[in-house]
Amino acid sequence: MSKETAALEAVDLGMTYGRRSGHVLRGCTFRLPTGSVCALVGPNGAGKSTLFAVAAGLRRPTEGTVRLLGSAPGEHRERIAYVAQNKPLYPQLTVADTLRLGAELNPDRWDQTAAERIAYGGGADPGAAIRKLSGGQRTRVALALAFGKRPELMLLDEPMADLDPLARHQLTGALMAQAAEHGTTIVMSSHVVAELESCCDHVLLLGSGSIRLAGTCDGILSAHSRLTGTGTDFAPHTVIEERGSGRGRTALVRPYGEPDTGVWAVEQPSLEEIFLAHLRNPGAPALFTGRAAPAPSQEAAI
Ligand SMILES: Nc1ncnc2c1ncn2[C@@H]1O[C@H](COP(=O)(O)OP(=O)(O)OP(=O)(O)O)[C@@H](O)[C@H]1O
Repeated sequence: MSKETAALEAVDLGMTYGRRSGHVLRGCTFRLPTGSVCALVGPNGAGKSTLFAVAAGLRRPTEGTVRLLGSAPGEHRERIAYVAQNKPLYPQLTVADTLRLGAELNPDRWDQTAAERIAYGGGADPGAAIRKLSGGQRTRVALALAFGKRPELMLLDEPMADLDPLARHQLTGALMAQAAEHGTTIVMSSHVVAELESCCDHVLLLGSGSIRLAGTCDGILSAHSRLTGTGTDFAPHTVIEERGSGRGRTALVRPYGEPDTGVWAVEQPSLEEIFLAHLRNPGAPALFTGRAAPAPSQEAAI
């Protein structure tokens, strides 16, 4: 695979669930470099699970294209692991049988040690039936199947949602190790932005089915500032969100050049502040940083 091949790339991707429903995804265009650990963030109903399902080849897009590791969805299932939000497993199988099935389905790639470390790390009994496991234990088994495949790309839809804080910490470490040791690209959705900030180097923010922010966390952070002061006008900076009036005006902006520190106190907003400001202000322009930009001509690219 060439260095330029994106792990995940969408061009004008659109999706509706039937002719009468509106667009769940619309005009989504982005690229995610291989080796990235990417947070897919957005409010309930933004289209995160739909984007995963389309990328995994379970749903056909209504418009546009998506490519994974340079191929169409479903073309190289052995190289991709997808863990859906509801973590589907066979309820009648035991944990050990489930891992055996994983090994049989992935004969050339299966890593039993990696799978067992995840599945049994929470103390689950290998002989326990899946239907008798707790939500968190089921999640561990679903993630164990993903790790056991030793995939090149992991698509994880809210992988931590059912896990206790200790398990979240352990699994975050396992994901980081997977990315660092094997160069695996990981895309995971979550609503806990602080948790994602500590482990992700890329982000995709979806709002109402459209890409609002895409790129490296560092690039997105450095593209935004919080200005507070008594100036009359935030121009020439691009204002994402403005609050207050008179003596206490503050705005989250994309600075155009260095802000005038004689007029404005300049602070670095957190990623969470940046996300919330964009979601509260759907008219704010999208931003693609670095190689997230799908084409050099993309107007919003920096
Ligand atoms: N099978 C379906 N049929 C019809 N509409 C659907 C279907 N699945 C999802 N939708 C709709 O698509 C939109 C996006 O849903 P999706 O599950 O992709 O969002 P999400 O960002 O993953 O949300 P959450 O954070 O709540 O999991 C929602 O309005 C939802 O009602």
